[in-house]
Amino acid sequence: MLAISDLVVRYPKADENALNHVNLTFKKGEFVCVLGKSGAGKSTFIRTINRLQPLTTGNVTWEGTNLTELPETKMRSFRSDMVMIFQHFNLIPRMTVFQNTLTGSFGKRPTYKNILGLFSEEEQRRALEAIKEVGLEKHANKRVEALSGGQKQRVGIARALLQDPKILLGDEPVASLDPTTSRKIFELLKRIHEERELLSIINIHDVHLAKEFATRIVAFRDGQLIFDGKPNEVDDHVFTEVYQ
Ligand SMILES: Nc1ncnc2c1ncn2[C@@H]1O[C@H](COP(=O)(O)OP(=O)(O)OP(=O)(O)O)[C@@H](O)[C@H]1O
Repeated sequence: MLAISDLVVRYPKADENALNHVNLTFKKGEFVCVLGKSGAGKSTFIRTINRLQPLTTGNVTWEGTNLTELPETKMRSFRSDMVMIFQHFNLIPRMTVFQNTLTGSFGKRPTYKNILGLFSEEEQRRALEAIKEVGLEKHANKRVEALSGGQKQRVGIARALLQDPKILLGDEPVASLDPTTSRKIFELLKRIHEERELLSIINIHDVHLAKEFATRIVAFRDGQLIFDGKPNEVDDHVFTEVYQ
């Protein structure tokens, strides 16, 4: 279980809180889409969960361990339970699909092996398996810079799979993609989510996609949690509340 309690984030020099006393609890198996207009706090929320963004006050507890109290050294093993996929993919453009995917195992290996690029046969086998799982087997040896946006996001997902996560975080992973490709990426995410019994929490601007794929929707406005419910409860009234 992931529990977020009384979470406040205020950026340095900001006059207002980016997130204001947010309380939420998520369970394994939930596919959560996070809605809100630009600046509502979605990205801050996702990034605070894995401590890419420090919180100001409040607690994030994962399977009984309060992550806010953990020193950075101990955070490493907990952080490997969580993976993040990004709007701009965060890949290394001149490296191949295979090489980018292998970097997903970095968090679990000694630094010298990462620097020297030493990967065991088992790690290489797992990378190829992940590449297959996202449907990129024909492109494994292509440089990432030669791929389409949708293919790049598939590499981002393959890299995430290598980490063997329990929580999948998405910071607008389809915001740079066309509607058809966005849908395909969501189908892939949902399939992986179900097969691996993950907790997935994904920011998205497309309300239709969110309603179609999510099992639960939460929405922010001006840093406040203003909706937490089932996709079919997102009616015109809620839509107006979120986006007005
Ligand atoms: N690094 C930062 N420094 C200062 N203020 C920030 C920073 N990042 C975000 N903010 C502010 O915090 C608030 C929430 O921003 P956030 O990026 O979380 O919103 P969002 O809902 O993800 O928006 P978008 O959909 O445009 O990505 C906004 O008022 C924003 O201006």
